[in-house]
Amino acid sequence: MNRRLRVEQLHKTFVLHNQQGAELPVLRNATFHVDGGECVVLDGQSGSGKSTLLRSLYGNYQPNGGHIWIQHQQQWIDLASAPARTIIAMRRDTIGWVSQFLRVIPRVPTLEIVMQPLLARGVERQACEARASQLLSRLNVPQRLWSLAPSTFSGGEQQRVNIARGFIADSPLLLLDEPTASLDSRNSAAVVTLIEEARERGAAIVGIFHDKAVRERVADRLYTLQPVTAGAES
Ligand SMILES: Nc1ncnc2c1ncn2[C@@H]1O[C@H](COP(=O)(O)OP(=O)(O)OP(=O)(O)O)[C@@H](O)[C@H]1O
Repeated sequence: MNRRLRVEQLHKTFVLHNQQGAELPVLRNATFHVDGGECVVLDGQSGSGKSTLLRSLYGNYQPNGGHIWIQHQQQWIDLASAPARTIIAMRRDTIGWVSQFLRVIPRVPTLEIVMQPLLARGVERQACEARASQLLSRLNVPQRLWSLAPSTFSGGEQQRVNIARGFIADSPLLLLDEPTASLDSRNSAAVVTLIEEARERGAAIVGIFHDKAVRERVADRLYTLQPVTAGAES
């Protein structure tokens, strides 16, 4: 067994400071694990907390309780209580992330955006460029766009740049937030192939996929979230 992620009894309540401090409980006792070579898909109705859970696994949200144990450099680290510098190191070396939308940095060319995670790991520039070019080609991003900043790209083009960036570093743990949401069937199929390859090389994958066909193709298991009701709060 090659366990990579253990989520234990995770709690998250949002506090809406601009609305009289109203409290919105979203995660209660979320508990699951993911092994290397496995893709676990987060499931549950709209508003059940799938994105909140995925973002918590990347350290974007601070949970109110519970643990997010991640194998990082042969050690188990609890991301839920890790200091910021450890989270940065985990993101650099262990956790790959594909969000729904590309955070466009003005004036930075596409090729540079895609190869940045690999450069950050100290890989030689030429090798980074080669890998970024290969991924952009596989995702059908035309070469004429590679030297341009993606701020003017279409939604689907931006998403494919985002995916290339997320897959470039062969991260041991991959978090995918609807990576195929704005893609046509051809590009969706290219992403599914990337996911299958990542799984074959032993990556542990957690994802949200609203597209049923994609979900059925990539999911080894589902983790189903139940919406937290007032009566279920503890
Ligand atoms: N930053 C935030 N601040 C306050 N409330 C939030 C925040 N993010 C999410 N929520 C609330 O948490 C609940 C769960 O939202 P979340 O986006 O995690 O659900 P989801 O299962 O991913 O939904 P969908 O399938 O519709 O994308 C929602 O009621 C939402 O309003």
